[in-house]
Amino acid sequence: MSPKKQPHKRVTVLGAGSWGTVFSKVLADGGAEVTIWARRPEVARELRETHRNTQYLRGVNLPPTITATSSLRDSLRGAEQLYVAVPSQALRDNLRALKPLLPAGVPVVSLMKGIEKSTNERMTEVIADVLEIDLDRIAVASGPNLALEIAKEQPTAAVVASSSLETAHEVALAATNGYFRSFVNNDVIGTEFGGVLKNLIAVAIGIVDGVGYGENTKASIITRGLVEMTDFAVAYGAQRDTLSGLAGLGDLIATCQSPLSRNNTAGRLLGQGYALHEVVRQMDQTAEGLASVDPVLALAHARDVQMPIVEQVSRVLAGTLKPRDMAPHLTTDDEPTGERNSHDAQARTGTAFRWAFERAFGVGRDRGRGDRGPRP
Ligand SMILES: NC(=O)C1=CN([C@@H]2O[C@H](COP(=O)(O)OP(=O)(O)OC[C@H]3O[C@@H](n4cnc5c(N)ncnc54)[C@H](O)[C@@H]3O)[C@@H](O)[C@H]2O)C=CC1
Ligand SMILES: O=C(CO)COP(=O)(O)O
Repeated sequence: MSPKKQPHKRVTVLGAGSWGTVFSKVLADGGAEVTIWARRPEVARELRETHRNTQYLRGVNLPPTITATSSLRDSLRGAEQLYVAVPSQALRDNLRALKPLLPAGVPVVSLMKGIEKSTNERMTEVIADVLEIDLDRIAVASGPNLALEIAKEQPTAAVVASSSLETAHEVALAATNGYFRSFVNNDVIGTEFGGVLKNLIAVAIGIVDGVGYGENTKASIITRGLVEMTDFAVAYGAQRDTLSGLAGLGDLIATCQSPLSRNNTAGRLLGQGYALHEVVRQMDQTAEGLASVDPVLALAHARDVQMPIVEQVSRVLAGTLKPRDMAPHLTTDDEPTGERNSHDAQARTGTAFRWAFERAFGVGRDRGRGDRGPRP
């Protein structure tokens, strides 16, 4: 049964990069009237007048129900939901500017997959800090969501998490259409960390790809990477199942496999021998993983979580580990150790993958674990 649509919503999306723009299309194709706030007036003008965003989405025509402005005040007038897709390090300043303009009671949804470097906070924590709104009105949407595939309306799924399932349902209904299906859960920590951590594993994959290593190396890193992601997220209060759902394993697979991923691309350049500053210069888009490495490792050390792959990424970024030396170091111990899957998620990986697939296409989705469909 397809979920019942909400009455027509007026929503605002902050950020006119690739994800803000494509998510606006998802919402508009789900029936919402969308206003995008773009930092640059020329981007707002192009979106408004031609329904295109040529810098990020060449050749994509956007629905006419999307408009855009570079005035924060105008963008927020009458908003019933707010979605935020600016680079993570820019979130706090943008929230400070919009705080006095935000209509009361509006749910605020993070679409971002980074950690604030200065505080080590997740994006929903920054939102709660700055906006001082009820946690039940804050949500995060995450999953295997490569913007350029979704722009072409290739089917995919996501999960919307909020401490309030009411809020998660409200958002998931708006963010569902014929090619994009949103599920819900109440594990904000797991959903949010899934998106952050898979970026770091995707950088690792890019590095070994750039070196020229093959599928065994990459499969080892993906599999051990999922263990690191799960150990870390659980140490910070996540539910294990979330990491084997769309926001964990699902996004890990998409990002590690795709040349569209900016994190994967950044890693590949490092693996090919470019230094970090050269990679940053070459990338004209946000690769959140590069900024998340230090905060994630600081958080991992604080809770004694072992993250050998992320440690190696950090050393490659710092120039103290040669990319070609990366793959063999898949544990922190020199001695052979048991394959510690810690959370039996790996034993369930095949099952989890099948469930993610079934859920994405609406089959067998009420198994009562992990991501759930929005209430019909
Ligand atoms: N592109 C994708 O496939 C997906 C991206 N995300 C997440 O969405 C977030 C945004 O990423 P993208 O849109 O892909 O990045 P992007 O690099 O395509 O666009 C970033 C946008 O933010 C603007 N911007 C830069 N500095 C700013 C500032 N100080 N204040 C306000 N705006 C500023 C840029 O002008 C640009 O419009 C990231 O956290 C990313 O991890 C999540 C899922 C998918
Ligand atoms: O989060 C993403 C896909 O789900 C996008 O990944 P990149 O930021 O690496 O492009």
